[in-house]
Amino acid sequence: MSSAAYSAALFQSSPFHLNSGKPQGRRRGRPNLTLVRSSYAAASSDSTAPSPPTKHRRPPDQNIRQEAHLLHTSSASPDRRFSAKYVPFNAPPSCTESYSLDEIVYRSQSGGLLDVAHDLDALRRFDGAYWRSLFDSRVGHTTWPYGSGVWSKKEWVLPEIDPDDIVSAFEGNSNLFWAERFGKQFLGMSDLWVKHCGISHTGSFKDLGMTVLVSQVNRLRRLGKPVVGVGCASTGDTSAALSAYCASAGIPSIVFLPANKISIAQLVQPIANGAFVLSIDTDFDGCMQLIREVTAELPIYLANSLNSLRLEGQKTAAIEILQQFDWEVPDWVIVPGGNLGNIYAFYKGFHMCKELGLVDRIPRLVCAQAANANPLYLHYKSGWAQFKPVKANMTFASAIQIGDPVSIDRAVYALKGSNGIVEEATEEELMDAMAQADSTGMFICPHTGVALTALIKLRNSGVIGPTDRTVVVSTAHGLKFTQSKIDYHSGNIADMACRFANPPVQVKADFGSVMDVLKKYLSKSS
Ligand SMILES: Cc1ncc(COP(=O)(O)O)c(C=O)c1O
Ligand SMILES: N[C@@H](CCOP(=O)(O)O)C(=O)O
Repeated sequence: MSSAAYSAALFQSSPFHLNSGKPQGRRRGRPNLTLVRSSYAAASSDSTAPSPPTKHRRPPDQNIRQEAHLLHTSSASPDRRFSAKYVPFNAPPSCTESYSLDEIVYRSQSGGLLDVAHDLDALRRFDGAYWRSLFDSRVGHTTWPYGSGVWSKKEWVLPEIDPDDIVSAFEGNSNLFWAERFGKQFLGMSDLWVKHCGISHTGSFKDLGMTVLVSQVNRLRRLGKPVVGVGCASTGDTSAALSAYCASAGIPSIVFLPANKISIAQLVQPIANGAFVLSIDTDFDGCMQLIREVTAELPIYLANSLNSLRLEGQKTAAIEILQQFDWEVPDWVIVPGGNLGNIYAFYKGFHMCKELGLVDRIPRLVCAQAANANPLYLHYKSGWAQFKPVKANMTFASAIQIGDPVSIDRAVYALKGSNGIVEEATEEELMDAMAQADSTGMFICPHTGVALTALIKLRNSGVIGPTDRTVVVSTAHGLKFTQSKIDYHSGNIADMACRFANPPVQVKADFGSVMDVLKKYLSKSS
């Protein structure tokens, strides 16, 4: 095939050539994967569509970025029709303050939070069925950058970025696990799901936001902006994601970690990825304060979720949940909360889908906090009276040991806008919930244990009904938090019954001893 013919075939295989498609049927139960249409399947319903270019081999002088370049430099590329900018968060319609995404700005003139505002009028020129079909068509392909669950929604994330600038590990598209046994056995629920955002490149949902932030930094550096590195304060997951994406792009990363307050698995991640790691004798809130001061002085770009770019990536997890249910809206989504960017990201993703006609409602959101670090919970219980930060105490859910969350205003907005609820979990509750979930085949982190505790409480009080479709967001991989599981299963935690502990049995290395313990075990379980 000549290079021109090859380019033409590539361009014709672009999802932008699809029909807008019809809404999928509304069903309950397991999502029907056969209904997740590939671009080729969708294109085949169009009699003018070219035959699928599945047989070609990439010419040796091209890679998937270069292919994307061919697609996107075409004048027909629709990305040019869409745009986004920073605006003050929750500003009145009369407010005219705004900033280009190519500016380095984290706060509004009044010191408030920023938000990324998309040109919704431009996006609205395409109906909900078009967007559903377009997003569905990109699942399961390696077309750069759409193989990523984040960048498969590029027009809604960073519409103007050149695909060449994107730094992606094809994050997202995470498993939506039907928690059949956990739901039935412990809660009498049939339609319970766990969105495994932690089964990801660096083992947490932070990858979704970091691919966007580091891609934009890559662009800023190419534009000659003064960014010598990217920095964050972290309880372990933001630093892991930042260092991995920066290492992939060859950008220096600097991470501030509270000394002795994160797991070993998390500590080793930025070390391995070549970040400049500062272990600081304070807590996360102290590190956050320091990184804000440092990034105001030095040309280090701030990567925490105070930076609203991050939330553009994280919001795609909400869109993905709808997509995985064939655009049927669940009744509840439960998210563990710490610095509180993610609960707003979920709200924003759901809300955009409603605004742009992909769905007709949004789920009720629940934010779950550890009782040892519960400023949002206390604020909610006070009827949203004056917000007071707290001193966050040690918790097994160490990634949410945060007392002064930067996104408190965003979280309150999301919860009010979704008729939401805030719940809390004691250490014993969250560890029991984690162990129970693990005993049904999951291997979750303690933060997911916090979210499951919220579910258990709301189910027991009847707020969540037995047939309500409910999604619990699992935010990190359990393998990052093995020490907490070892402590629990050894029954080694002060003042905790560890009711579901399953310690290994020490047995002598002879047939008789092994038979004795096996017979005892089998007689108990029969
Ligand atoms: C594993 C895990 N779960 C939940 C959270 C809470 O997310 P957010 O800070 O956006 O509330 C974090 C980070 O804070 C985290 O690392
Ligand atoms: N859990 C987070 C805390 C920082 O949150 P961020 O979303 O503001 O970066 C972490 O892993 O560091």
